[in-house]
Formats: sequence, structure tokens, C-alpha cells
Amino acid sequence: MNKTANQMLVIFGASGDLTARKLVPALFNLYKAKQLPENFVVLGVSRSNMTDGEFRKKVVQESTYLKDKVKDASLDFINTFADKFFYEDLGEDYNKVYNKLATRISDLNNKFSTGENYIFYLSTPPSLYEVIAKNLSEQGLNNETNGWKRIIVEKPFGYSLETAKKLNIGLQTYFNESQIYRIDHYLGKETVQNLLVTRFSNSIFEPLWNRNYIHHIEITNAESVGVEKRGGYYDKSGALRDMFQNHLLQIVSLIVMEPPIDASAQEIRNEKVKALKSLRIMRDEETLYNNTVRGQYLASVIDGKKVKGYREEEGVDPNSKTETYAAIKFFVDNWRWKDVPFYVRTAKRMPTKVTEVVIHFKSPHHQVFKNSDMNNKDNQLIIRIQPDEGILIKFGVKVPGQGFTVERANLDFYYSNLADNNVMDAYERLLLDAMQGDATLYARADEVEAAWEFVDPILDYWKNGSDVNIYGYSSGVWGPTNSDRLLEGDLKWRNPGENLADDPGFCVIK
Ligand SMILES: NC(=O)C1=CN([C@@H]2O[C@H](COP(=O)(O)OP(=O)(O)OC[C@H]3O[C@@H](n4cnc5c(N)ncnc54)[C@H](OP(=O)(O)O)[C@@H]3O)[C@@H](O)[C@H]2O)C=CC1
Ligand SMILES: O=C1O[C@H](COP(=O)(O)O)[C@@H](O)[C@H](O)[C@H]1O
Repeated sequence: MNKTANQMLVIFGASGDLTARKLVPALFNLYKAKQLPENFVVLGVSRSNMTDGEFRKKVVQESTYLKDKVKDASLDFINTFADKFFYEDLGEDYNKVYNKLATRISDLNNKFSTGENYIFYLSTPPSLYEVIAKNLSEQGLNNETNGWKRIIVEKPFGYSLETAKKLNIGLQTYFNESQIYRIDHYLGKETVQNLLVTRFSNSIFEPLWNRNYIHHIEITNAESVGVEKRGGYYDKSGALRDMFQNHLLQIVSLIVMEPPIDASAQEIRNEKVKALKSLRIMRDEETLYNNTVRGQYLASVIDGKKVKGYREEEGVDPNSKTETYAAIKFFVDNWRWKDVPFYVRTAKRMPTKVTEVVIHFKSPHHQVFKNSDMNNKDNQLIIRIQPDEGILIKFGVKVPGQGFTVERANLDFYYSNLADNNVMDAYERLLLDAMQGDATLYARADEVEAAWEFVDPILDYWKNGSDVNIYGYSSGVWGPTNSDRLLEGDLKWRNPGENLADDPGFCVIK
């Protein structure tokens, strides 16, 4: 049964890239899967001048793109979907025209019986988030006397701890925290959620999930693309703000957290906040130098094609010191994780696109089988977030024959092996959750602030510290070799797909 109440989705920034590339396709898939409520209206809002018809045409074009993938979607079907879309042009001055917007919302509500249940999706430049919230509140559009009202806010949530706090206070002035949904699309990924299930629904992993058995944890987020058309935005952001502060620390919090009492939004988010607050903040220059490395991609030739260096990208300052590679080593100050190093890296223009978490277990206390292949190799649990979503366990097996020769073998599971492997796109999942009032996979204000608290000193050091280098790396390699200095002892980064002999069934597809 469809448990989604009748409602209206009001998208601010409806003429923008995110609406076109993510929101409309996600809505289309929900429509196709009959997950949208019976009475459902989308009202697009931005400054561009467009009629309902023109907006629908845009929607149809975007859905036609989907039609290639969804074979049974006829044009009629797509047009019926597009009929749910309306458009309101706010003109140049957002501040003055909310009266008109409120009237339009009310008319659509009356006509389509959306029960005065409204979601306001803010997909505009972040500087407008508070302004929009204020204007909505002045029109009474935050009032839940009749129907609920929710506001979805896109990243970035601030630029630093200070600006994040200011934004949270700004939003909370006009909407209650329970009405605010801060989207982090990594939380919508099936395999990120599977971290919780792997940990808390298997008795074989949780007893080992601590400093007694885990040697270190490694997280890699690599993209093969550069900054594409987003140079202007990215140059003011950099890898630490763009990926680490939000997506990667969200993953870290799911690995670090204690078992929640239950799977409710409140309990899971409480534990995540505690986890983020236990990250050891690096304060002095020596610690920051020893535990952080940043890099920037250089021009190169990949598969015979010349690719630009970061500083040559459109919108990027030719002398930019913005990092496209960030590697951070850190510790977690609590009972479970004391002295276990976490190594997290994120970068653009890597050899491939891959995100994975590797739990490296300690070697057995005593080596019974001398000269075995396992002596210099640990047991690993690899959680592949994307692509080839799945789990791989590396463990020792006896080589058949005389004596005890031990080799490392792979035990793997792929989502694609499941009979029902229709993995929902992250935006689809998150939109549906917000429509149903489930905030579990959305970030709470205190989570966002705790993440900034950890990241701020690194950003400050990279900006103002003495002798801070930014290392160049050729596009298409695994980052600057200088990042090896973070690793303790003889550890090496696991570069997925680099050693196919070791990774037979779990190699990365370019
Ligand atoms: N694109 C992406 O992949 C991702 C985007 N985001 C976030 O989503 C948000 C939107 O991003 P994206 O769609 O890429 O951005 P775009 O620049 O493509 O779109 C921005 C939208 O906001 C409107 N807008 C721009 N300036 C103003 C202004 N001064 N006053 C009122 N409206 C304005 C624009 O419409 P008009 O000019 O007609 O008013 C447009 O519809 C941003 O916060 C971004 O950080 C987050 C993750 C990924
Ligand atoms: O939020 C962002 O994420 C994308 C990577 O997302 P993925 O789902 O493709 O892994 C990244 O390219 C972008 O710079 C960042 O803003």
C-alpha cells in the first residue's frame, strides 16, 4: 500500500542543474514505481521566465533522457507525469513576491487536494536558504495547523563551523528542527545504509568491531572525473568541504557509532552525533602536518586523451591552492576505538571511480603456520559502496596438498546477485523518505556542526599554516606519493583494482 500522503513539492531552483539531473529523474522513477501519492503536484520556482507548459517541456526532455533506460515508458506515460508539474516565476526579487507564490500554492492545493502538506526543496545557491525560509514563514507556510510543512536543504550546510551554526540558527528561526531535512545523498545510497545492517544484524562482525581486533580502517572515495563544469563552485570549496566534511564523515560516523537502541531517526542520529564528537580534533601544526595531505591534479594524458590540469579548468583561479585530493589520518577518542588509525582519502581524477571502506583486522597473535602467504597480509572486510556494490571478505585458506601452506582467498557478495536487485537511486530514496516524514537518512543540525568542528582546524591550517604544501599529482594516478607518509609502519594504501591478482572478483570497472 502506498503510505505517502497527498502533498505538494515546491522546488526552489527548478531551472537549475540539480533539478534537471537528479530531482526530476528521481520523481519520474518514483512515479513509475507507483510510489507517488494519488494527489501530487510539483511547483517549480526560480527567477527564469517560464510558463507551466515550458517547464513541462523541460521536464519531458529530462524524462525522455530516462526513457532510454526505462524501456516501457511511452511518451504518453511521460506526459502524464509531466502534467503534475507547474511553474512560478519569482522574478528578480525573491523578497517581494512571496505573496504571489503563497496564492499560487493555495490555488494548487485547492485544485488538487494536496491536504496543505508541503515540502519546500531548496536547490538554490546556499546564500538564499535563510532568505527563502524567512519568506515562507512570513506567508505562514511553516505553519502545521493544517497539513505538515517540511523544508529540504541541499549541501553545502555552511562553509565552516561558524557559518554552519549561523545557517542552522537561521533555519531554526523559521522552521522547527523536526521540519528541516538536510540532504546528504551518500546516506541515500543502499550500501551506505548496509553498513548499519552489516554491523548490527550479524553477530559475527559486531564482536570484532573494536580496537582488540581491528588494526586500522581505510576509506577511499575516488572519482575519475575532474571538476567538470563546476570549477567556480569547487574552487571556493575543495575536496575537504565538498566530500569529506559531509559524505565521508557520515560514512565514518556509521562505522564508529555504538549500536542504537532501535532504528528510529532519533536513536540512530543520537549515536552518530556521539561518534562525530569523539573524533580527535587536531589542533597544533605538527599534528596537522603529520596527519593531513592535500593535492591538486595536473594535466596529463589518459587513454591517449589530453586532460586539463585543475588550474586550467574553467572558473578556477590559475594560481589556485584548492585541493582536489585530501588524505586525512585521525583517531577516535573513545573506549571502542582507542589507538585505531582511520585513513580517509577523497579525490578527483583518480584512475577510476570507486568508494569503499576497508576494515583491516589484526594479524593472529601467534603465527602457527610459518612461511604462509598470510603472514604479511591481514584479514579484510571490504564494503564496496560503489560501483559493484557488495561485500568482500579476505581470509586465509589452506592450499591443497602436503603441509600447511596458507593463501588469502575471497568470499564475496554482490548486490547484483540478488534476485531483486533494483537498487533505488539515492535521491529517489531520500525524496520518498522526506515525503513520508522519515528523517533517519537526513543530517541533524548537531551532526553537521560536529563534523565542521573536526574539519575547521584542518581548513584553517591548510589556509594559514606555515609551510603547508599542496602536492601536484598527474591526472589518472592514485594521488601524490607524499600521502604515503601518513601510513604507519609498512602499511600501503589499498588502491582498488590495482592488483587484480589479489582482487579477482572485485576489480574496478573503468
Ligand atoms: N548540481 C549538483 O550536482 C549538486 C548541487 N548541490 C547543491 O544544490 C544547489 C543547486 O545546485 P545547482 O542546481 O547545481 O545550481 P544551478 O546554478 O544550476 O541552479 C541554481 C538555481 O537557483 C536559482 N538561482 C540562482 N541564483 C539565484 C538568485 N540570486 N536568486 C534566486 N534564485 C537563484 C537558479 O534559477 P534562476 O537563475 O532561474 O533563478 C537555478 O534554478 C546548490 O546549493 C548546490 O550546492 C548539491 C549537490 C550536488
Ligand atoms: O556531492 C558531491 O558528490 C559528487 C560525487 O557523488 P557520487 O554519488 O557520484 O559519488 C561529487 O562529484 C561532487 O563534487 C560533490 O559535490
